[in-house]
Amino acid sequence: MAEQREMKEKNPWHSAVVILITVLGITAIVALVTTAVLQNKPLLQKYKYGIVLDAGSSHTAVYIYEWPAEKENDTGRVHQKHICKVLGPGISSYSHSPELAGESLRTCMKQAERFVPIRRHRETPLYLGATAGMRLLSMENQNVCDQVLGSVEKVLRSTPFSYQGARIISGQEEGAFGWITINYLDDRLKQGSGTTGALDLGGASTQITFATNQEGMGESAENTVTFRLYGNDYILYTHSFLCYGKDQALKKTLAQQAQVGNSSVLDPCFNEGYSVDRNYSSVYSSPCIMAGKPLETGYSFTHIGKGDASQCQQAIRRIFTNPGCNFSRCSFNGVYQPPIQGPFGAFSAFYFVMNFLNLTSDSLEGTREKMERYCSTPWHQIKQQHPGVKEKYLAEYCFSGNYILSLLTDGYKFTSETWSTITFIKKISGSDAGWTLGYMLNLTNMIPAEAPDSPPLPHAGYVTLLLFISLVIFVIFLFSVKSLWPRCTTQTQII
Ligand SMILES: O=c1[nH]cnc2c1ncn2[C@@H]1O[C@H](COP(=O)(O)OP(=O)(O)O)[C@@H](O)[C@H]1O
Ligand SMILES: [Ca+2]
Repeated sequence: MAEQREMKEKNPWHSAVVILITVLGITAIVALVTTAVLQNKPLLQKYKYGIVLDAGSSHTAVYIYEWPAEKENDTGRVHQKHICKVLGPGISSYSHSPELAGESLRTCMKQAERFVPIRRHRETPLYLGATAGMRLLSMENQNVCDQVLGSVEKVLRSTPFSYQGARIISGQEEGAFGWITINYLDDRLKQGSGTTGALDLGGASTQITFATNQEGMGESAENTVTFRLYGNDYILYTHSFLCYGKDQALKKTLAQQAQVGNSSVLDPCFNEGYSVDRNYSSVYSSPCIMAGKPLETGYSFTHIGKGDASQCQQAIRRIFTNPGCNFSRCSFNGVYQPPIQGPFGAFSAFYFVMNFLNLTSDSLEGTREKMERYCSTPWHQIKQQHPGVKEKYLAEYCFSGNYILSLLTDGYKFTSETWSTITFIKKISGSDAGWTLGYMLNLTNMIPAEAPDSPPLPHAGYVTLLLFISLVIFVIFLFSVKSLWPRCTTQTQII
């Protein structure tokens, strides 16, 4: 031993060579890992954009979406960069001056020009989809409806973006694309596991959509939509109830309580102390209200609140008709609906109303109790408690909350047990829940039918593995040098 140590001390090469090998080894490992990291690092992130206008019955919103240019086909990659709410009512309200419908969009479109980088303007697709308000206008007056669409088209064509069309989307599309949006944002589509059903409440229509494995889906072709996404097949049940959005449902409920000629209507769906003069024509001015429509509606009446939630629900129940069910099972109005399969995400007005009423996490019984309490609160007190809230919304929350309760339980047949499968949501990962994102993903072919190939390891995993293997090789190398060295030096000594 002592002899060997002496030999090492005598040999000036020994420590210098080991140090050199160690330095070279570490340098080689650092160089290898750095090269691996740099080589695999995504190039400077480039983004692409898409714009969708949601022309709803009550208002229009402009959504700007953004995604990394190289990752178009990955789930969860597209996100909402900006939303601009158009001032004024929905485009269907411009039937008396259609040219103003297009003009109303200009401010938001100018804003969009600032949010999308100039060099991307020309390649950014721009879509407008109109929903139930325009469906109703087309039923009332096709000519005016075309003029409104022509007016928005003219303004959208004048923007620097790549205009792809303005059209009325069908109720099935509205439901199915809402479903795609929430499942895409949840990153559920690629996993192929369970999905979330979509409940959308608008002003003029409401949609229910969920994946079902029911054999009986063949019962109603108009309620069936199939998709193949990322290699998984989905059979969706979807239905859009025109005239059952919360604004039209309110008109229906009021019309059903009003008797033309009467000077007042005592309404259990409005808080006590609420009193507003209305014209009968404002109640009947909708193709949704057919029955009982009088020839002469030029009378006015005083709309008086009575604040009684259970009476309000009775009144609401009467707007759901039960003409008999020609299928194995129905929701309401004779519409086919297979057994509901949760979980569900409820958005748009479902969220606005339930969030305001602080009812996003209560049981069905708790919700009923809170509704009783809210409706029986006097109107002046409600106004005092919520000074910043738009008075129209505030006055309608008693009706809206009860309508949601009734629609979900009497209509869609949610029970105390299944109520808890509903989550009231506004956004998922920063993007609004709604049909617009699904619509754009579909039209830009951003959700492939088959799952794209991906490298077996993620980038971080690849670099870690590389580092680990290099270290192992280096340590083995050091050990072998260490164990060989004495023999070499001894041989040198012998020679
Ligand atoms: O803050 C809010 N509180 C209550 N309701 C709201 C709020 N913001 C929007 N809403 C309501 O949400 C609904 C949105 O409907 P939309 O305009 O999308 O109609 P559509 O989908 O039937 O065409 C309208 O009834 C509107 O009044
Ligand atoms: Ca809507």
